[in-house]
Amino acid sequence: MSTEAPKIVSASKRHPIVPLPAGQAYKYGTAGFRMKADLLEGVTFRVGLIAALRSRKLNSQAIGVMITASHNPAIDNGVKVVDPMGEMLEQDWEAYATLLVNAPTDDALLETYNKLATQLKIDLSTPAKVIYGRDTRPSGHKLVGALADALDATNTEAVDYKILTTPQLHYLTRCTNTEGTPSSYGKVSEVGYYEKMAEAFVRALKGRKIDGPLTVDCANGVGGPKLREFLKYVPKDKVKFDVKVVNDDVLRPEVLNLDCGADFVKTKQRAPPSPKPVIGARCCSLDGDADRLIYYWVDEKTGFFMLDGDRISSLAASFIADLVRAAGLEEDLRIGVVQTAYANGASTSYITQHLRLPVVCTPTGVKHLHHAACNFDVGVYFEANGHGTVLFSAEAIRTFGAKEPQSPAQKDALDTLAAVADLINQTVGDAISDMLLVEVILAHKSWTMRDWAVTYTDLPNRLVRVEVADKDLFRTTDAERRLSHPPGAQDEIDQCVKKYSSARAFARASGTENACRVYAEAATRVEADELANKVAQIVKNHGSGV
Ligand SMILES: CC(=O)N[C@H]1[C@@H](OP(=O)(O)O)O[C@H](CO)[C@@H](O)[C@@H]1O
Ligand SMILES: [Mg+2]
Repeated sequence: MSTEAPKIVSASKRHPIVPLPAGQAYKYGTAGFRMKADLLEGVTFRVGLIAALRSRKLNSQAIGVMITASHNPAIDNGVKVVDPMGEMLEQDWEAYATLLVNAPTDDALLETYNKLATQLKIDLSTPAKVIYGRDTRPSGHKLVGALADALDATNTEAVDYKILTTPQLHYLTRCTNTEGTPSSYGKVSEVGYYEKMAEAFVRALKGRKIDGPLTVDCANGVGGPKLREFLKYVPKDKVKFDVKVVNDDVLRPEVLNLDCGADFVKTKQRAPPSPKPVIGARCCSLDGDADRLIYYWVDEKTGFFMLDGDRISSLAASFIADLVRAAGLEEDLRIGVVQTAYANGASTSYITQHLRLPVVCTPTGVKHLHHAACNFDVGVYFEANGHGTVLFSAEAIRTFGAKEPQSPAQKDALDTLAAVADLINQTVGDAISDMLLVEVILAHKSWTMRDWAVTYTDLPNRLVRVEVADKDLFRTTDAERRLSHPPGAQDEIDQCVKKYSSARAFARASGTENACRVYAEAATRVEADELANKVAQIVKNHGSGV
């Protein structure tokens, strides 16, 4: 048994776990543990124990813990663990975290903790390090207290970075673990993040002009103050970047993600009502922890037009593929795009047929996309909701610096590729970094929003949420595009889809909500709506809908 045993038990008594109703359990889901904040104190304490174990297991590398509930309402919160290179927690460990968090008593907790240590061959005397941050939710303060107690009880070195965006915490985790090595990711500080990004932004622009102001809706979350801080690092003499930061009130928690932010814009398919949108102005929205990004504008004639994750993905892929060609590297580097089944079919056709790049489809959840993107030298991945990034292999980055340019144009392309690789957060989707990338690309191409929008036309689509008695009846195959269970359901969907032109539809159980989701797209709005409703009805019938 560990020497910290009495400390763990007494600290755990100060942060008790709230028992859930019979038959329910806490679960490390797609984005860690996420729920009403008043259920989370004990959960967060226990996540601290898991983070300490994980650090010890990985030879004392620093592990990150982020306290956020992203685009959820202000009363929610969440806690998730970040692996050493800034990736999401390894999947096996999600199960260990779930096990530990659900221990019914303090003594059972200690027993599970020790069992895990034995089972995973963890030497509890190995030093451990955990770094953490939180978004602007008021409940974060108390949760950080519980986390700090767990780290103290397990003799874990802890660094409190206070309020951060989620991608900043991922950045800092990677920087901490690569500091002083040849693969150092950057200075280990929030300032280091701003400096790295601002420097890469100027370098990637290479004197190109950004056309007109950009309005950034920050969902009244942590992105607001952090974006304002970042802008101080952009040298005014080198770049004219006219950013209007709006919805950045972090002093009134009740307005967090309320009628604004990337999730609102994507799901409601309209601009935030406040501030009143300026006709023609280039706008974008971040979500509550600044890892999602959606662009849009309101056109004088045609009204609201949204450029979502699929659009950012195809824009980035086309730009990078052009640069790779201009640099004479098309034979050396494999570029690919990773999407989920929710990507609009028109974007997939555009990428495969027009850009002639391979597209891979994975299950929902960024960790799956990230993993698949690692198989390319340049892997572009985005969920349609605006969460994503571009991953460059170590070899690709080395090549950008090492290749001898044969012409000024080649040198220009190689320099831009190197700058873009520095600008894009390699650890996780980062709304601020992605926004700077989009601005760089539009400036390079001298494109307006309309130029970007006309690259392809989205198929009309509909997403429907269906409540069923037991969502676990619905099991999928083929990257969630087909149902294997319940028996017969997929056949009925297939029969339905056949009746429409350019149509596609699928159903799956949500990983974050107690419901199923149905997605349908077809040649016309009417057809897409009709198909979505019919498939929703099939799901209801099979799930004994409530
Ligand atoms: C259709 C949709 O947008 N699904 C979202 C949502 O997952 P569901 O499993 O569909 O509930 O939340 C995930 C976590 O934020 C995000 O990765 C995903 O894209
Ligand atoms: Mg988020």
